[in-house]
Amino acid sequence: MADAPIFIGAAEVADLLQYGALLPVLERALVDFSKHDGMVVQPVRSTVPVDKHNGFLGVMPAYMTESDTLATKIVRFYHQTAFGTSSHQATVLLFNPSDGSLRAIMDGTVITEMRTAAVSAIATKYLKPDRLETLCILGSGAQAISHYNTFTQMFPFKQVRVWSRSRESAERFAGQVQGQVQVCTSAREAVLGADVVITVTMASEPVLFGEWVKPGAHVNAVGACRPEWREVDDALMKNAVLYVDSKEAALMESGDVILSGADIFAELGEVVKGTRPALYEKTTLFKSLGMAVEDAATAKLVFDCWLAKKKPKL
Ligand SMILES: NC(=O)c1ccc[n+]([C@@H]2O[C@H](COP(=O)([O-])OP(=O)(O)OC[C@H]3O[C@@H](n4cnc5c(N)ncnc54)[C@H](O)[C@@H]3O)[C@@H](O)[C@H]2O)c1
Ligand SMILES: O=C(O)[C@@H]1CCCCN1
Repeated sequence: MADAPIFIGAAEVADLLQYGALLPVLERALVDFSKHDGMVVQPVRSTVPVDKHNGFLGVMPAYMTESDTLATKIVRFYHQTAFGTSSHQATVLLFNPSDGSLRAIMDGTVITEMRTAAVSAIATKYLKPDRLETLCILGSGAQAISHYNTFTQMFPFKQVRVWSRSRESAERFAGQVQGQVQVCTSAREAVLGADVVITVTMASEPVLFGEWVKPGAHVNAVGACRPEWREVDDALMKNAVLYVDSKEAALMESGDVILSGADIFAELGEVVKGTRPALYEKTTLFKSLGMAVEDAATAKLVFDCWLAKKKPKL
C-alpha cells in the first residue's frame, strides 16, 4: 500500500521556497512547456464560475516528462471576500508519476504568490535588461506584495511607486513592505516615466493606458484572467510587442489579448530558450495568466526541499 500523503502548510512552504532555487526551476519549466514537443502535458485550465457567490474555481493539472512531475493545483478566486480573507486560495496535489498515488498535499497560495512574481521577474530580466530605475505597481494585494519583494531583491530600482483604487490600501501596502514606496493618487501619476509597470489588480476594465507608458518600458500584465476582463487598453496591447506564457491559453482566457485583437509575438519560454528574440529596445508587454507547469515545478521543488530537510544527518 502507498504511504499516506504528507501535508505541507503555508508557513512551511514559505520557509522552504527560496527565489534563488525557484527562478532556474521556473525558467526550465517555461522552456520545456514552449518546446511543444509532447513532453509536457498541460491542458488550458478548467474554470468553473460560481456566479451565485461572485467567484471561480480553477483546476490546473500538468505532467512534465523530463523532470517526471505530476501535479494539479486547485485555485479559487473570488471578487468579494470577507475582510481578512484572501481573494485567491489554492492547494497543490503532487502525485507519484509511476503509479499515480498522492504524495503530498501542500498549500498553493504561497506557491501562487511566489511563482507568479518570479515568472514576471524572469520576463523582466529578458525583456528589460537595463535602465531599471523606476518600478510602478498598480494594485496593492497579495500579488503586489510578492512582486514588490521579488523585484526589489532582483533588480536595482531606485524608486517604487504604487497606486491602488483606495489610497488607504495603497498606504497599507507601503506600510507592509520593507523599503520606501511612493503612494500615488492616480494610476497615471504612478505610470508616467516608469521603466517597468506591473498590473496586479482584480479589474475587469482597463486601469493601464498606452498613452501613459514610456516608449521602451516593459509591462507585466498579471490580472484579467477571464476572456471578458481587461486591465490594459487596446492602444498598449497593439503598440507593445506582446509576449505570453501560453499562446493557447492567451487566446482562450485573456480579455486583453482576445478583445484587442493584438498579435502575439512569442511565448516567454521561447525567449528564455533563445528561439525567439527579446525585443527589449521596444515597448514590451508580458501577458501572464499563470500555468500549471509553474505550480508543478514549484511543488516538486518544495517537496524535494522538504525531503532533504527530513533526511537524518549522518
Ligand atoms: N498570472 C498569474 O499567474 C496570476 C496568479 C495569481 C493571481 N493573478 C491575478 O493577479 C491579480 C491580483 O491578485 P491578488 O492575489 O493580488 O488579489 P488581491 O485580491 O489580493 O488584490 C487585488 C487588488 O486589485 C484591486 N482591485 C480590485 N478590483 C479592482 C478594480 N475594479 N480596479 C482596480 N483595482 C481593483 C484591489 O484593490 C487589490 O489591490 C488578480 O487578477 C489575480 O487573478 C494572476
Ligand atoms: O495561475 C493562477 O494560479 C491564477 C489563478 C487565478 C486566476 C489567474 N491565474
